[in-house]
Amino acid sequence: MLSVLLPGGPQASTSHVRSCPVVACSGRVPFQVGSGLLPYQRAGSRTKLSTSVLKESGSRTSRGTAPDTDEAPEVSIRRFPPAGVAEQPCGPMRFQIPAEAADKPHNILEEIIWWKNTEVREMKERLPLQRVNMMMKVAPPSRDFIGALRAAYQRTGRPGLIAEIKKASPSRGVLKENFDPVQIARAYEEGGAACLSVLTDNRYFKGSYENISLIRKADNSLPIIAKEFVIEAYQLFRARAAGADAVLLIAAVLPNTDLAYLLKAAAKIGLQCLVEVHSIAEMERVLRLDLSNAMLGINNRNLETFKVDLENNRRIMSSTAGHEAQARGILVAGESGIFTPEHLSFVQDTGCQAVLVGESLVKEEDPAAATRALLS
Ligand SMILES: O=P(O)(O)OC[C@@H](O)[C@@H](O)c1c[nH]c2ccccc12
Repeated sequence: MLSVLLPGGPQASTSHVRSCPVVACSGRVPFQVGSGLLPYQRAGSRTKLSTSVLKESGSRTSRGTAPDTDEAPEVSIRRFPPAGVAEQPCGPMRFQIPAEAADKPHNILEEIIWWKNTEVREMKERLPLQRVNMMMKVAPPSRDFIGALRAAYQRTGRPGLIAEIKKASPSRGVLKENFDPVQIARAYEEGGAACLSVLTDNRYFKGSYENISLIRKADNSLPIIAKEFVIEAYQLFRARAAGADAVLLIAAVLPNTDLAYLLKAAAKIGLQCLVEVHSIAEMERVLRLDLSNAMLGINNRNLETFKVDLENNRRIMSSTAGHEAQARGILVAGESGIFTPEHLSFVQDTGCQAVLVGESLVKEEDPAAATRALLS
């Protein structure tokens, strides 16, 4: 039996320690581990963080800013499975803990993040930070991602377009069979995009950091955001080493303490950030951060159902938080489900000066023409 400490949070069991049978390990020797502090014990601190942020929420209200919702949730996805990560390295061995029904992820984002724990650990084994650091020293210099979007808006009167490069997505499966990231990037540039979004997640989007390196080697002039599910700073360094100019940080995944740290770490290595929200509550929460090196994104895709609702964009932008973002001059992008110039205009009319578009461009035979048509 392997005793594991449970992380806290609303989904966790009320008991603090639960025993799980070890069913498989890559080492040969059956093994016993007493209860102790395992890597995911850190997740237990989430509950405490949550409380402090809710307090901040109260003080904000007392300063006179009425919240649009009752309370701002800390994070809506659970960073780890309730019974701990499915695999634990332990010296030369690995333990697998069987998932119970209650340990199944609630939505796709949660599933992706649970897998990301394992993936990042393996990435670090393959490419230790020391080597990433050396790669960063010779990486092509970073460019002004946010500036390029603002400039496109000023120049054209249409939202600055972040055109996305992804071979597949969890909701649509494979979008493009003969996928050539460099060719697609060139087509987007020709079609008038201001920036590129390049998926780096391999399992769910069939992406890679190498795709960013390839595009930069091909001398594409558009600034690039690494579309990664960031859970720790290593991924920021990896993105910069590949030549990325910006990274995505998802508010549903990261509490403000982590966001603040990652925003600082990103700024130190010359990366800008796109902080993504799904709700008014998340928008309110991230507005408490120093966003001088960041822009915001509103993802209009519902994570449970995959349905896209552009009305969500309007609701968030017309909330108190949405108005605050605009008054502070923070650039906001509308994301997901934008297929037509009418959709683009709708999102623009809510107050967004940038958009992030993937599927409707990437799956076209002629992505340059599709880009031009969308911006027309
Ligand atoms: O393909 P669409 O519907 O145009 O959506 C693009 C983009 O918004 C979407 O891919 C996205 C938004 N946020 C993300 C976070 C991770 C991965 C992907 C995304």
